[in-house]
Amino acid sequence: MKYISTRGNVNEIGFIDTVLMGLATDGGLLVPEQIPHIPAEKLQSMSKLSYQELAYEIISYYVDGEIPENELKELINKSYGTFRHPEVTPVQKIKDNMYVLELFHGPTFAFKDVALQFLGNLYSYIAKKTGVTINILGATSGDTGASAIEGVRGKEGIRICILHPHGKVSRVQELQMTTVNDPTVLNLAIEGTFDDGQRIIKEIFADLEFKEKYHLRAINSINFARILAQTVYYFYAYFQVAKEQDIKNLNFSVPTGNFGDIFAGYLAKRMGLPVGKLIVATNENNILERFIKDGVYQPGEFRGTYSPSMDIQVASNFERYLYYLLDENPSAVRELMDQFKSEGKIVVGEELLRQVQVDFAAHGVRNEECLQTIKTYYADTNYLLDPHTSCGVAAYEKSSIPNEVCVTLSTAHPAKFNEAIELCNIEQTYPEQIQQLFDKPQFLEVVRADNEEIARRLKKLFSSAQ
Ligand SMILES: Cc1ncc(COP(=O)(O)O)c(C=O)c1O
Ligand SMILES: N[C@@H](CCOP(=O)(O)O)C(=O)O
Repeated sequence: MKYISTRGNVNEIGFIDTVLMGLATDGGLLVPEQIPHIPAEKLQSMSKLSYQELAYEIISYYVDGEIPENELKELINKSYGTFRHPEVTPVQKIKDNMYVLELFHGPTFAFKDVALQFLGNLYSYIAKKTGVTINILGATSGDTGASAIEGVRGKEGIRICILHPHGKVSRVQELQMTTVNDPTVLNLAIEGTFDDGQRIIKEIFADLEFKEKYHLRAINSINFARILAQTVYYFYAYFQVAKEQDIKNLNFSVPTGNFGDIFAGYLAKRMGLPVGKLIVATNENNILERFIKDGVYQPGEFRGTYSPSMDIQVASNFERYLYYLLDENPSAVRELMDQFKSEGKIVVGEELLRQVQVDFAAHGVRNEECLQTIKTYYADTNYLLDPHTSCGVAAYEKSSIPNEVCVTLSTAHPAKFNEAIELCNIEQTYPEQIQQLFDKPQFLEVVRADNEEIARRLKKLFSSAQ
């Protein structure tokens, strides 16, 4: 299996080089040259596997022998051994035709752990095997940061710097990231939004001399390994629901911000999983909803919402989807991305828009609708949704398929977002792992959203001895 850039200017590379490169050196995103197709009989045989066994099967298509079988299995088992649920990502039936896929049983109570426990172990494995230095630079709207730190902390030869938008993450998210007292971990709270952080890290990665000199690696979903590990749970959910009821195609509603999680579902579909509609559930930052409805991709005004992790305007993985929408034509992608840079928007014609609407449905959930959905589900089913999952459920309810079977991805535990839960007049008890954070000192530096300022701090962190 070889990997190429969506913009076409990177020579084919293998899996491990793809993980290490993160953002493609031509500014694009790395994708497999050819998506493997899993035949129906093989899918049938996969349906009885445990989560770990299934992860091994799916991930091996992409690793393609670069990691020996026993070592890859060990990596996977170690990554999911930290989850609190034996099924790793269990599926719960909430009501007729409606399931949630609980992705929050990992160490930091968000879906990011599914991929970042794996990526943390993978980086550690690569560092040991090849001796390369792993200096991680990432941006977060709240969940990726904590999960990435948890995935790599204490691992020899790895240092990490995370940018988060100061004052725009939940209290628990901030504590999870900033109570880690470790000289290899640097939390920078930037005066700006997540989009500022994501833009800065992409610009720093684009300085190839700096990237190489300081061995910068990515943990955001620009790294293909993130998408790959997230693909597994779509398969797992399909097989669990198929055990309960007869389904042909299964729909998924996905709380969406950076378009990584839903792109993993799109990839699963292209691999042969019988996926029906993929519902893009956004909050009031609804650039993706507008694109799917009108074919215009143009950032709007930033809104602070009850689902802060999805307060994102420019969705990183949108470029990966564009690549497939444009028939895997890198020059067409380059042209549109250049247009986005110069004009601030991308517009697709009617024919492409029809294809987009075959692949996706979309709904942008208003703040009040998000809270109301939490209240209604709690009252009717006694199930407490976190505000991101609530957007997913609300989008499913609004979609044209309320009578078809749908799985909503439950991307976080409600304890991470008590600000919203309190507004619903619901009292919750924090899990012990979260409760104990409130007594710890915090370690963070507030900085301007400025490339040079951040590069200066990176140099200091990444030049220090471990
Ligand atoms: C809790 C939660 N839900 C949903 C999302 C959106 O996922 P994605 O950015 O992959 O679209 C995020 C952040 O990415 C998140 O942290
Ligand atoms: N919601 C994310 C934003 C970053 O997304 P990623 O999937 O690209 O890491 C977060 O919680 O940080």
